Amino acid sequence: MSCSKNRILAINPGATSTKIAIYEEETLLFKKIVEHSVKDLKEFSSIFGQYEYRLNLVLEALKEESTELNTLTAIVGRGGLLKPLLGGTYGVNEKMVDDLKRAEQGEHASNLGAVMAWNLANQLNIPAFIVDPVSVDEMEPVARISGLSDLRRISLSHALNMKAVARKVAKEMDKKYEEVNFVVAHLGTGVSVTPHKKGKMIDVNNAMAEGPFSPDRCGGLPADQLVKLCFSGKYTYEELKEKLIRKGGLYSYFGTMDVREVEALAEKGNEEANIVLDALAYQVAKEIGAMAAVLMGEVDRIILTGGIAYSQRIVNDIIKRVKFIAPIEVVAGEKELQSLALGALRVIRGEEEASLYS
Ligand SMILES: Nc1ncnc2c1ncn2[C@@H]1O[C@H](COP(=O)(O)OP(=O)(O)O)[C@@H](O)[C@H]1O
Ligand SMILES: CCCC(=O)OP(=O)(O)O
Repeated sequence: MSCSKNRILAINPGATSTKIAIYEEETLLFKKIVEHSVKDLKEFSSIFGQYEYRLNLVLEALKEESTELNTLTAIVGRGGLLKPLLGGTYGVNEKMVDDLKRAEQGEHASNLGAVMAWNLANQLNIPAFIVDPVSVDEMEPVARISGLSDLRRISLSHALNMKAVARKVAKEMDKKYEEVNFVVAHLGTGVSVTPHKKGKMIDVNNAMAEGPFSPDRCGGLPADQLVKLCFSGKYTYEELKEKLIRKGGLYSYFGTMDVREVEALAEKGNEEANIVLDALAYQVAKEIGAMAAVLMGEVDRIILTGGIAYSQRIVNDIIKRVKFIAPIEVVAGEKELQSLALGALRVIRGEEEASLYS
């Protein structure tokens, strides 16, 4: 069956959920968020091990909605840990799928987005895209220097949502994204804090390795103690990596990645929960201050976004520390599915050319 209007399936695999939506042009027809508990994902030793499990959930959700796949014009997935790329829409190709399967740049749930889109789109003979992948890299040369000649800083972030909310806030100011300077903090399962200078993310704490801790990640750690831990014989390489990335942050203190559960503990008088939540807000505020310095204090807005931006406690704690810098906008949650669909639509309509991943 053919459909005269463009219909886009957007797939966003995140650390704790798989989100899908169908858009007919700009209109949302259907959206479903499948949450994955730590227990659900425990049996999989790698992100790619989760492929069939997550794909079946996507297909079941589409079936429940009686979606006829042959009415789709294109499929767009969240781009994963690819090579460093400029922002924009990319056509998925075999090279991209191979790089993601080999987890060349590391493991993250978003690595599944392009592969799901590619496999489904091939069956339907329609194009597959990704938009603003987590490896968008617009850092200035000075931001790449780590302080150790063996290592260089890299850009891994929630680029898709941060650019989408930055565009939204700029529009509300009657400006273009390319005309303003923002510090955007995405507070999700991972945390990214980024200075956006006239439409480019010129620095970022690598959300897999630096900056504030997050619900499941440790962020920057005292390097000397970490080196000792690595050589203590206590953990294998794989165990330690998991400890830093999937079992770090709030999880390492409380065995949960859910901020609401930690808030409930704090409300019951748990002292550790109180101080760790305070520390989360404190570290985010500190990173916002650092990124304001990157912009030499010329900050038009600070934007707080992501799931944790629903937390009044954390948002208020951050605001009290950074309100001296610039006015603050809170855009809680994320606009990733919509941004994916719009990115695909721009290419299908010929408003933008899809970039080639090579
Ligand atoms: N109403 C809320 N109050 C506090 N924290 C919340 C709320 N809703 C979601 N969160 C937290 O947001 C985090 C997930 O954010 P989200 O942006 O959905 O993550 P992801 O990066 O996985 O897409 C979780 O730690 C969750 O507990
Ligand atoms: C790799 C950056 C993106 C990220 O951390 O996403 P989640 O918060 O969904 O894990």
